[in-house]
Order: sequence, then structure tokens, then C-alpha cells
Amino acid sequence: MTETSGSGHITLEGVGKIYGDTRVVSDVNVTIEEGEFFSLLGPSGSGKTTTLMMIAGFAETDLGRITVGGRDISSVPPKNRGFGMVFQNYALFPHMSVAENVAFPLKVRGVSASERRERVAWALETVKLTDFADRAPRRLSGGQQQRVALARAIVYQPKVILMDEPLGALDKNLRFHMQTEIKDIQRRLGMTVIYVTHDQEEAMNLSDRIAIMRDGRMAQLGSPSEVYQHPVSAFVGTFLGEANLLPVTATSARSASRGGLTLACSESPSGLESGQALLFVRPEKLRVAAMTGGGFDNELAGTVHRVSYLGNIIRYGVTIDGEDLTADVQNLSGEPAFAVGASCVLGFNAADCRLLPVEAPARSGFASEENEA
Ligand SMILES: Nc1ncnc2c1ncn2[C@@H]1O[C@H](COP(=O)(O)OP(=O)(O)OP(=O)(O)O)[C@@H](O)[C@H]1O
Repeated sequence: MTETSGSGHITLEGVGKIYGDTRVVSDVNVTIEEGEFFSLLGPSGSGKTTTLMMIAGFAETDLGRITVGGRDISSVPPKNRGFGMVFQNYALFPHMSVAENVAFPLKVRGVSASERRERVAWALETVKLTDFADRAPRRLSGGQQQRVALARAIVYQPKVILMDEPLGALDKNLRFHMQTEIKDIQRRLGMTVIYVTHDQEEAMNLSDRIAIMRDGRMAQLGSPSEVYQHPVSAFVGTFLGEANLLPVTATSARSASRGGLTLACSESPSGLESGQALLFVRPEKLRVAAMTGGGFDNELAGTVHRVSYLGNIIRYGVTIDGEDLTADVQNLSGEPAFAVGASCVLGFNAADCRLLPVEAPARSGFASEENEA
């Protein structure tokens, strides 16, 4: 029963989209491997959905080309591309039962009734909804409806599934639960998944690789740990989580100065060797100590101006020579070790910080919606 068609290997070469006289997607180059979980992550309007729609075939590829298994698919209509699809508004047919909804793509493809029954049973079992086969969609929870949509997408065992914010309508706990299920199904079936989200945690949890989109371009492409630990820009660094960006003067690719102190860092991604720069370091990489001599490559003296008790961590706001930095400390003792007004030293190692070019940091969740034409 496991008829599969096509290839899960997808290449985008110089792909772009033009609406009117605006280029909303430019120069997207990536090869997505068979069996890979690949996410397009970025703020609203960054071109994620448009890129996915070009892959799906619902939007024409105006620039460049998309190939599947080496074959240019520009003239292949969406229904013949053989991709499963799951979108945020899952659009189940209300007048059909769960089983009938899942059977629909098979019916359209002319699969016989007996084979349909077998495949629907398999798909419902895969999403753990066997007992709900005869229910009407309106009598299901949001998460169950989303699982029906997933079953409908996997029922004909496509090699590739395209998902656009499929968990957008669900609450946080259910989202996390569904992420685990989607990842599990993807691994078991060895499917290629191309997944659109604006939620960085979701992208990091699910993906083998993430393309971070900004203004229609790929700002960075890499594994979750690569993009989180080694962002190439302040935009990527701040979009993926909390980040300190301390203004410094670069003195080489691996060092900077500030207030007479020399700071050691790992190699700058852009070959920045002199002039104004930002020293990027994540809050959890900073240690808060009472005095210097902690054995760190860099130590900065400052004053605690804020203590936030967040449960699992204690978040300190520390003023260093007029700049406010954030340090997250694991809450091992149960009580903050420093109070507001206390003097302290922030220690961090060269391997945990890097120099980035000066740019306006992204507004959280919403970068510039203007596009370069
Ligand atoms: N049919 C269209 N005509 C003109 N402009 C469009 C069209 N569809 C999208 N755009 C523009 O293209 C840009 C990218 O939109 P897209 O929907 O791809 O972004 P997105 O990253 O998916 O955003 P969101 O997270 O809000 O869905 C936006 O500036 C949008 O206004």
C-alpha cells in the first residue's frame, strides 16, 4: 500500500518573486535534502509563505528555478507536484466524517475503496485518532482537527509535506505536544518537511536546518545551534532569542576594545577587523560574580540595576559603563545572590562572544516590513 512518488530532494536556485514593482522574495538558494526537516523562520512579511507557495506551485516562480530530484517543476501544476500540505486554517470538510476527510485525497486520485479503507486506517492510527473515525470535525478539539489535517496530508504517503504555521491556532501546551507528534511522524516516515513559522522556539525544536528570512532574503541558513550560537548579524541574533549587543571598537577579527579594556572574542563572521562593532553574547553565557579573577577571558565590572526572579532562572540587569546587559543565571540556590545596587563582575569567554556589524536591532517579532525593490 505504500506507493510513493517523486523525490524528497528539492533545490531552490536564485528563486525570487515580484509583485507589481516590488521584489518580495529575492535570491533564495538552498538544497533541501531528502528526509530533512527544513524551516523558513522570520518576522511577518519576510517572504516565508510566498517562498512556500512557489514550492507548492500556487505562486509562480518569477526568478530562478525550483527542481525536485533534479527536475525543473515550474510547469508542473500544484496537484501534480505530489506534495502533502497542511496550513493553519486546516479547512476540513464539515459535512464529512474524520475518515471521509482523510480519504478525500485518495478518492480524488481514484484509489479503490478497499485500499482507501486500509490507508485511512493507517493514517488515523499514525496520528492516534483511530477512535474518532466517524466523528464530525466540529466535534473535535483544535489539536484533534489539526491531526486530521495531518492525516489527510500523509495518507497518500507523499515524500514531501509543506506546512504553513500549522500550529498557529493552538495554545502553547498543545503546540508543544503537536510539535513532538509532527517530528515523530516525520522521522518514522522519512518525509521531507518544509515548515513555515514565525516562532523561533518551534523552528529550533523541530528543524534540522533553519533559513532565517528578512525582507524576502535568507539572512542566514544553518542548524538550530549554528544560527543560535553563531548569528551573522544582530538581526538574526536578536530574532532567535535574548541577546546582548555591546558597542565596542573592533581591533582585529578576534578582539575589541571598550573603555580601555581589551575583549577577546571568536572570529567575526563578516571579516570585521576594525572600527565600530557590536559584541554579541547571549545572557546565559554571562557569569555574575562578586569579584574579578573568575578565570574568564573577559571580565567587565558593573552594577546590578534589576533582578527578575523567573523561577528556573534569575535574570540580572547589569549596567556596564552606561550600557545595560542581561545575564541569566540558573536558579540553583533558590534565592538571588545579588541585589539591586550591588557591584558585580560579568565574566564570559571568547568562544561565547563574537563581533557583529553595527545595525539597527530587529524589533522583536517584527522587522522592517519595507522591501528592497
Ligand atoms: N498577492 C500578493 N500581492 C502583493 N504583495 C504580496 C502578495 N502576497 C504577499 N505579498 C507581500 O509579500 C511580502 C511577503 O509576504 P509573505 O506572506 O510571504 O510573508 P510571511 O513572511 O509569510 O508573513 P506572515 O508571517 O505575516 O505570513 C509582504 O510584504 C506581502 O505584503
